[in-house]
Amino acid sequence: MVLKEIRNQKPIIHCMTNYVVANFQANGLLAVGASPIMAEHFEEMADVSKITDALLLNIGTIRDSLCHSMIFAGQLANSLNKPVVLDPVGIGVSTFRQEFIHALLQKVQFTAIRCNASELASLAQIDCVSHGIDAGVIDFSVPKTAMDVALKYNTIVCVSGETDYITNGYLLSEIPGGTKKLTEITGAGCLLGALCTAACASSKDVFHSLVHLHEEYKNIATIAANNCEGIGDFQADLLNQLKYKANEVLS
Ligand SMILES: Nc1ncnc2c1ncn2[C@@H]1O[C@H](COP(=O)(O)OP(=O)(O)O)[C@@H](O)[C@H]1O
Ligand SMILES: Cc1ncsc1CCOP(=O)(O)O
Repeated sequence: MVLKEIRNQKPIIHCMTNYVVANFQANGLLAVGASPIMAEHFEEMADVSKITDALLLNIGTIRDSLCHSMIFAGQLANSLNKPVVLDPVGIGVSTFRQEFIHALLQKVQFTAIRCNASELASLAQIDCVSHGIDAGVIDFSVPKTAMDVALKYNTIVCVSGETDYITNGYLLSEIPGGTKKLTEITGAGCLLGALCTAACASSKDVFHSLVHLHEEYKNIATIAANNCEGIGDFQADLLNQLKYKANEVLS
């Protein structure tokens, strides 16, 4: 059970992330027993990498100073054999993001890449219309493309949507279900990326942990959606349900 593993391990998660979702990610990580630390300055990367168990690189509000720190932090984590997760938020919206992500993929080995289907298309250099940073119309095979990208970068690719796909290029899991309410709040995908990072830090069988995490997340979100009318309540109850679930597996 992935949440139990996270609870037991209590990993310290270094999040280099966007300012829209940082608070939500920190609360979501705390809810499952992980310890978040948000740190960005280049000069502190060496110290932070020593005390953390895994690193999340989320480019949602990327800027110059963060680019340099992310590459350095990723390389430090690689040299210390600590998992690194990439969330290429909105990669398709600008040439700058595309070039940065492709440079990052040359310089850092990722344990997992978490993205939506439009971001997957951009990673695979397939033409696809996104809707801002959200997934747009998808007219390519998501599972096949995810498998190709996983093989190309020797990583696990987790693609979220109405159906989630998790693949290491050889194994493929499909996870249907969940609730559309997840698309009505900001940060649902980014929080999932932070939880993926905690799962990578907490398990030896990373592939299956990521599959279970995606199943749990859809289940928890469905419970929260059934409890609430409004999206403000839904966002709060998603955190409640994460904590209930993580505690339930302890008892
Ligand atoms: N149409 C949908 N129905 C049910 N769940 C969805 C739907 N679209 C996305 N999700 C879920 O919402 C969460 C965030 O995914 P998504 O919206 O694709 O991420 P992002 O915020 O990166 O675009 C995932 O758990 C995913 O399974
Ligand atoms: C709105 C926005 N703009 C840049 S990052 C961000 C948050 C995106 O979070 P998510 O993709 O998880 O909804």
